[in-house]
Amino acid sequence: MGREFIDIFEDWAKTYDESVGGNNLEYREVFENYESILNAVAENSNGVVLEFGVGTGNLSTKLLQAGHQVVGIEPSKSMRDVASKKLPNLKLLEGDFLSFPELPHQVDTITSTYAFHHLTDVEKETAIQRYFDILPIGGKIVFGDTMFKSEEVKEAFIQNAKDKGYNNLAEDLAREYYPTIEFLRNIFIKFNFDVRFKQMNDFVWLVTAIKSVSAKTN
Ligand SMILES: C[S@@+](CC[C@H](N)C(=O)[O-])C[C@H]1O[C@@H](n2cnc3c(N)ncnc32)[C@H](O)[C@@H]1O
Repeated sequence: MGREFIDIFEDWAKTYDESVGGNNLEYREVFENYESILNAVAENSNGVVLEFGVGTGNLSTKLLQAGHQVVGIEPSKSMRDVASKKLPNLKLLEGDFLSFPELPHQVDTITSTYAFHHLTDVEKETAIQRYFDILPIGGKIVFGDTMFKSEEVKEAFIQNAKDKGYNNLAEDLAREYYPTIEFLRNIFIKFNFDVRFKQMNDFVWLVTAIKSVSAKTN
């Protein structure tokens, strides 16, 4: 679920790596420190990793280089094709944040970069509840994604993009479901995760959430 933006990625797959490299002016600040963001997610991951929204496989590459066993989930066929070509040994499955095949192993960490905002707020909460059920106590969720300090700050970023003539970025920020930090914090607290946020650039924050030892058993 949350697949309403897949067509964008079917088209973007072939040039996506050029965009993250900074050649797309509108998205340059969104992808600033891209490598550091992926590295931070990989460094904060433990054990067997489940990665959502693999895209062209750039985070998967870092996770595999760090020695993790990785199961990747990606709904876009074009993106899966690019990632599989880059990483022929990656276990890569068709699916999304909420609907994915049964996992072959216990998962220790659930990761994602630049993708969780494709879920509506209701879907985000459903996903975190599901991940609570999947993870062992001490298991982690490590996300890097765009989010904002408040709705007012988000509106200011949209206006700023419009003022610069960055219409694609402005439309993207208004169309997709970029959350506030407070909203995400409350979901993680509701499901007994200890959660930390670290700013990585003007748009992207690193979210590290650890399933608490005092977790609910549901
Ligand atoms: C901006 S790309 C990020 C790719 C990669 N994670 C990265 O950091 O470069 C977003 C990815 O999320 C995928 N995606 C979109 N909706 C999704 C959903 N509901 N569940 C999982 N992945 C989704 C897209 O197909 C795309 O590959």
